[in-house]
Amino acid sequence: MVTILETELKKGIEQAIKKAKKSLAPILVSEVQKVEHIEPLSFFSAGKDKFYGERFFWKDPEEQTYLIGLGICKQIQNEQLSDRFVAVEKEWDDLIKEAIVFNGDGKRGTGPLAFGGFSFDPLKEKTSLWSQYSHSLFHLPQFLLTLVDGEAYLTTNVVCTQYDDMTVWKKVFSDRQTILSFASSSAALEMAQILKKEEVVNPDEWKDSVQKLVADLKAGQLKKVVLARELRLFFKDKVAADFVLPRLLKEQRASFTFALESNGDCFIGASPERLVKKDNGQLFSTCLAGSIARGKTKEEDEHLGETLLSDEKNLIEHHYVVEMIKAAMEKVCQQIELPTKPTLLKMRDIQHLYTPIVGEALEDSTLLQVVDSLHPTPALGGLPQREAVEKIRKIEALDRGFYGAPIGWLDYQGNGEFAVALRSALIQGSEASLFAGCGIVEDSDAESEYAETNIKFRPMLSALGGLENE
Ligand SMILES: C=C(O[C@@H]1C=C(C(=O)O)C=C[C@H]1O)C(=O)O
Ligand SMILES: [Mg+2]
Repeated sequence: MVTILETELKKGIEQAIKKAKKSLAPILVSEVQKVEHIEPLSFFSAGKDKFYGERFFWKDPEEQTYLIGLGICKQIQNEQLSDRFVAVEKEWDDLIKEAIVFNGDGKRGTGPLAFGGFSFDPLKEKTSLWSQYSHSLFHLPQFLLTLVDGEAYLTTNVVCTQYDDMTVWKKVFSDRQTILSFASSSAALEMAQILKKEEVVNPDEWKDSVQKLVADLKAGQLKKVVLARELRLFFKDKVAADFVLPRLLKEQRASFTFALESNGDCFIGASPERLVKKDNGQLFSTCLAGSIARGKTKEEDEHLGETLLSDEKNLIEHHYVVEMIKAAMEKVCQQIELPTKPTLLKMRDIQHLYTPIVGEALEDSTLLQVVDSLHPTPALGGLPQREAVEKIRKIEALDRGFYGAPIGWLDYQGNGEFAVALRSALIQGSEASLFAGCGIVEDSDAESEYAETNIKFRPMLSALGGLENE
């Protein structure tokens, strides 16, 4: 059992209430404590009853950073059609500016931290599918477990207003004790859901739209457009992220694993694609596009890899992404580094062409500004960017919601990381929608692109128990 002996939180809450009475604005208090190791999944599931619908989970591919949030201390959300990245950053900065923070070690990913994401395209009409998610949605958790550099930290956040008194402290203290005792007793849960039915949503229409798009690409200015589709699953009972996360973590180790609950729904996935990471002055981004299946034997796998590395159509698909990310990174960096040729990134179900980009950030470029300048890259949008997004808005039947968009975190020191929310699903009670798309270029063939999306469904399908009989 993890016990916390000394706590400055009480003092912080007293100060914050005083400050709030003076300024008439809410004041955040954040206390970080180094704790003994806590299993990330145990912590997540410790909030299953008390904080259901108010949890998030994040793990990076290097398995260096785990972030698990329980409870919503403060929500930053908006339905803005433009300037939404700036708006979130401003609201976050305003909260942080006045915050009272106790954080001895000051490790990245500890202390005040907002986790969340954005919709792919706020100008696309929202359907009931995504009614539980605002176009921009971030949570500052009440309790945050951070595993970083092999150490565990627990952050407790409280927002105090002028109307609060010290009962706030009593409540937070007792909630924290409860969570810590649950976290040390709850074991990771095994999958329990039974899949009843899979519905491929409008497959023929999707193939038709690919064919028509190819004709447009041949005739016009557009070079690449990413088209996505949906697979709807029906289960016997309600599905909880608690059952899905253990499978994702085991099966998709080289991915970002994420889950974001909102109003009863849960957006969850295991993405291989980094949009951007900011670590002090350094920026990291990834160009990922061009795909082929994994082989059944080592020889077949290597052969497929070699085929991908020299395939004209996939190299073009990839090149468009490099071209755009390189240009965007050059604008926010003093200098950038990138290899001249892509290599292979091999995931459990698929292999991709991969080009990492690293840069020295310009002093005044913030994480969300960089997200703004990158999203959507041609890995999910297309080229030219604006025209491609307009095309998707017009011809794609799917409401992408958070699929294909930035998901991740930012802390109070300007660090953070965003993945592109791929290989993902939206869980809604006993149903789930899975999403997958493909980069369509002049040389695309509708049947092969369709097959490629089927491979991209596999990570989530497997984690949800849909590949059990293969
Ligand atoms: C659109 C997806 O993936 C993207 C498209 C790829 C492609 O078309 O080759 C490869 C990686 C991703 O950038 C998806 O997984 O849904
Ligand atoms: Mg492709």
